[in-house]
Amino acid sequence: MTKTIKPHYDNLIIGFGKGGKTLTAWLAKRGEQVALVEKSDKMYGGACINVACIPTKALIKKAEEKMPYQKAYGLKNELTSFLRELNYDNIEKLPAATVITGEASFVSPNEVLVKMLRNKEEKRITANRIFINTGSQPFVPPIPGIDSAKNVYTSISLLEQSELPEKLVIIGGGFIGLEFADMFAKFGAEVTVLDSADEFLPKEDEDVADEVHKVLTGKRISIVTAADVQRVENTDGDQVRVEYKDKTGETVFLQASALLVATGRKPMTEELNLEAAGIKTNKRGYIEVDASLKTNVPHIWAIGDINGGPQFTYISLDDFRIIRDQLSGADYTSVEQRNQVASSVFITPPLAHIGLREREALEKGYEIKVARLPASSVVRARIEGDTHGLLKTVVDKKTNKILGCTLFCTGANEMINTIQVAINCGLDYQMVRDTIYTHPSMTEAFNDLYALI
Ligand SMILES: Cc1cc2nc3c(=O)[nH]c(=O)nc-3n(C[C@H](O)[C@H](O)[C@H](O)COP(=O)(O)OP(=O)(O)OC[C@H]3O[C@@H](n4cnc5c(N)ncnc54)[C@H](O)[C@@H]3O)c2cc1C
Ligand SMILES: NC(=O)c1ccc[n+]([C@@H]2O[C@H](COP(=O)([O-])OP(=O)(O)OC[C@H]3O[C@@H](n4cnc5c(N)ncnc54)[C@H](O)[C@@H]3O)[C@@H](O)[C@H]2O)c1
Repeated sequence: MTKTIKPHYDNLIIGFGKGGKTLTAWLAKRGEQVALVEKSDKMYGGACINVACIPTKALIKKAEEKMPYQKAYGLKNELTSFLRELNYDNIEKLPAATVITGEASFVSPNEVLVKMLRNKEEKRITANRIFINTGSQPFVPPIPGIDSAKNVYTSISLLEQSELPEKLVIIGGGFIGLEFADMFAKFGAEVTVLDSADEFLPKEDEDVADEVHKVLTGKRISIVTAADVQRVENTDGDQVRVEYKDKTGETVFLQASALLVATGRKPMTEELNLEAAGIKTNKRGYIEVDASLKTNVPHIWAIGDINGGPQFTYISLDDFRIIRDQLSGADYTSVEQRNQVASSVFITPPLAHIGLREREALEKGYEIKVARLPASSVVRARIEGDTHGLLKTVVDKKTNKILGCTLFCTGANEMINTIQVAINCGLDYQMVRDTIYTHPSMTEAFNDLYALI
């Protein structure tokens, strides 16, 4: 049974994202009254669970197991439904917390109007503290025809398709573009990635980017850099035709059954009526916050993607920790205290990274030692049946501290967390080199990698 909605709460959280839901539970367990407003009944638990991290990684796993796409699609939906319900129940079962399903917009700095999803009724709610956790959404560049052509998708709408596209073109070769390219190629689609950047993976060192390029192009994925997409339209048979100019300025046409646009994200602020609360946004439209994640309005905070920080679920969770410590008088109260954070692109094998790359360390003037190890030299990689890739690390010559590490190998997304702990605890590289790891594991490759320093 849903709870009665009150006109006033101690805390109002707008958006069921990772940080917001964790904060809701924490506050409610302390006995504070909390309302959590979520506009969609398909989004309890936020983007990660419903349309982002979890469904994509579930599909990637099934693609690696060579499961047919339609079956994997069904299992993905079962998993997201299960998690959605669990997330709703985990909040709603707390006596001091209420989930309100409706769209929130500000009326004044302390008052929010909620348009209820079920009966379109409008409720006005005031609160002492307000936390905005409304996330981000796909950004679609203004390419002629892109809004009107059929079979053009974002990551969200492509995940709703039960049929595998035979031929897929992807605009954007970042996190989403590469994860979807690799996943759909594993399911059997023919994939082309068009990216506007001059280089493939421009942030990575050349040796790493080359290795990733070699592995991806080895699986029916074509990668085009410096692609200037001009137009998108349909053929008579509803195929998508993409026109782009290549590096040399020559016009090229591609035809596909589906087009995915994966060119970054934009903030989910349109419906919030931020002006009514006097909340400032930055040039990119994200809510401006200080190091304690407070907006310019003293009782309003912004958590997760919406505050313009790195767009990862674990950052949204860490935003929660920063606010939790402010409210409880504990120590971790500022993003400036945040340790180094790793990231992982979930292609096969995964590409994980933390800290400085070789080029970045040199640009910053460090004297460095660099070690590289082919993944094929790790016995666990042979057991896993995936010997592609390489492991690379950068160490400060003067201090013996690890400056950075890039792992492109099976298990990289787990292994990078060990290096994260080593860096954040200030361990010398010799400690990582000489630790006794379980055998046979991918992590024991660090014995060999750091022995090369
Ligand atoms: C395809 C894809 C894959 C990804 N994979 C990963 C990954 O593997 N690992 C990782 O760490 N990150 C990943 N990310 C990024 C990650 O999903 C986001 O950084 C994270 O979900 C952001 O969470 P959040 O807390 O900001 O809010 P969100 O989870 O985005 O939640 C915001 C919620 O607010 C609701 N809302 C919006 N406006 C209103 C309103 N006016 N009123 C009421 N409710 C509102 C929305 O419906 C939504 O449910 C991925 C993203 C995408 C798109
Ligand atoms: N594994 C993960 O943790 C994970 C997975 C998916 C998404 N995410 C998060 O979501 C965010 C958004 O992902 P994304 O892939 O949309 O953004 P992104 O910023 O990672 O990549 C966007 C890519 O699109 C290209 N691009 C932009 N405009 C273009 C155009 N007009 N034509 C061709 N190429 C163009 C850019 O050069 C870039 O390579 C990521 O930055 C990340 O924070 C994380």
